Amino acid sequence: MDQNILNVRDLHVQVKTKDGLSTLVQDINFGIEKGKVLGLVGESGSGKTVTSMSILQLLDRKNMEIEGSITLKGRELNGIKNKEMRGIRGKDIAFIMQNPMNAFTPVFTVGHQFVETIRSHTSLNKKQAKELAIDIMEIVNLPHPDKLLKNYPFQLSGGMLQRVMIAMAACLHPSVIIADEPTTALDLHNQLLVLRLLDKIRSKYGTSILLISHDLGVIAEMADEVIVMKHGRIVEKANVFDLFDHPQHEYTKKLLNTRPTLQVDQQPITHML
Ligand SMILES: Nc1ncnc2c1ncn2[C@@H]1O[C@H](COP(=O)(O)OP(=O)(O)OP(=O)(O)O)[C@@H](O)[C@H]1O
Repeated sequence: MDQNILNVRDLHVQVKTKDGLSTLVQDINFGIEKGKVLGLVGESGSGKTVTSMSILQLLDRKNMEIEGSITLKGRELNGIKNKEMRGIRGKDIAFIMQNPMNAFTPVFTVGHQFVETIRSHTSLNKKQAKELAIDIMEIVNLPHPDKLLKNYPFQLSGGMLQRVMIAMAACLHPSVIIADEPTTALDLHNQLLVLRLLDKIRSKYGTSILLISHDLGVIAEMADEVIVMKHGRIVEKANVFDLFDHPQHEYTKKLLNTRPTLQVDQQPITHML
């Protein structure tokens, strides 16, 4: 357990309703080791987002009760003050969402937002922050970073914007990236680019990744370990090979019967980067 960068223990989230508390997720236990990818799968409404929002401490505490322990490098996050969590989010735990457009404000250039994100977590000045932004974009093979940064979000394709967002997430070398359906809104070509990018960040910086996806093709390609959720509980937890070769739970077997949408071995990815 000590090798884990992130640990979730006995997470139980309930929402307040007029009839009392209603459970959204319970008995959630898992950990992620440094540089590993943990896949989180399950049908819609199974509790994947509630779990990731709990880790990020983004659930509405007024209407939710969040019990259990969430530790990042040994530090308890559950119940931490908002101000402290703001210092951790984006820097030590980064979040990549499904629709990159939502992560950017339309009225500022991508570069402005990239630089401000860096500056909010570091003491770098504008010029240094821009240099760091360009460095990371070059490392992750984004073309013409200088030009890219001058664009407004709407001027970039969804795939390009997602890759910029991942570069932003990676530039402060977070210990953990939570990627919630990062490829769902993208075409196949961009899905592959985004997955390769995440993998590059994982291997280069030793970032641990919690990868939420309903797409088992994505999970098969990326994950080391997989958690399967159903109705707010973990029904199966296994090494990715075991899960695909010997699924134990009936629900997992059912999930596996839905065909993976991603056939990466047919695509020479190196040609795309
Ligand atoms: N703020 C909330 N208030 C009440 N119920 C909620 C709230 N957020 C989520 N839920 C409920 O919690 C359950 C788990 O939702 P969650 O969004 O975590 O599922 P998911 O597995 O991420 O689904 P999807 O794949 O569709 O995103 C669902 O029944 C959902 O309706």
